[in-house]
Amino acid sequence: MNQSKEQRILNFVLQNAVRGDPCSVMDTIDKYCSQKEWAMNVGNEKGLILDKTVEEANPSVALELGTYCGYSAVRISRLLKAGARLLTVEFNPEFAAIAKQMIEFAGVQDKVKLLEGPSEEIIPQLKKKYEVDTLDFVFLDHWKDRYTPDTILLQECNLLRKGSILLADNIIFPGAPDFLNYVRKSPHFKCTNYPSHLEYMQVEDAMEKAVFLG
Ligand SMILES: Cc1cc(-c2n[nH]c(CCNC(=O)c3cc(-c4ccc(F)cc4)cc(O)c3O)n2)ccn1
Ligand SMILES: [Mg+2]
Repeated sequence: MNQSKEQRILNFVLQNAVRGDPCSVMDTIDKYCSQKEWAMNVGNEKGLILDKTVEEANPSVALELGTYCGYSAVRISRLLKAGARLLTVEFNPEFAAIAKQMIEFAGVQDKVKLLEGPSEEIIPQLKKKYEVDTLDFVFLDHWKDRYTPDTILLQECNLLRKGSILLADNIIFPGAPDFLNYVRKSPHFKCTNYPSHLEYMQVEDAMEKAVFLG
């Protein structure tokens, strides 16, 4: 059975990156995906915007929707303070299996909890099943048509507090126009746009930060 692209990315990391070194894992994934096979990791250019936003939030509890191979889970968790944790949600079991190995190789497994399933099922479980009070930071990087319903669901489940920071990837490409409309029109969010480019490409993209005002 021939390998998946995600398996090839993981193998390249296992053979070329330094175990326990998150930056080495990120750099190795970026090298492979810019030189050999494109993949939907947030990448280094948008990754720097992600870094700055995580540092601004300095979260105790962070949520990521859309784990994929674990690139941004490694990227986010390397910046977390002692005792802080990242919950990351992946829908596709193959991707989740790859991400689990990627997270462990990077040595951040103690900070990351990988949850398998659709966001609309997992979000309502966060308080009771995963002992979350409120979320300090949310990275939206999953199905683009789920950004808006899941932002509404997070509010309905009382998972946001005054100052919770949401950061959404792919605002331009593939695009999340309804999400942009929703947060920019809502009196409950203060929005900031960060122009950038689609990972590993010269295609325009952007990230949107939306701070929950309560
Ligand atoms: C419903 C639910 C879903 C999930 C979930 N888990 N994993 C994902 C991945 C979603 N990500 C993307 O689709 C994505 C696509 C592109 C892209 C694609 C093709 C192009 F030509 C150009 C760009 C670029 C990106 O940066 C992306 O992030 N969703 C997890 C939980 N619940
Ligand atoms: Mg993305």
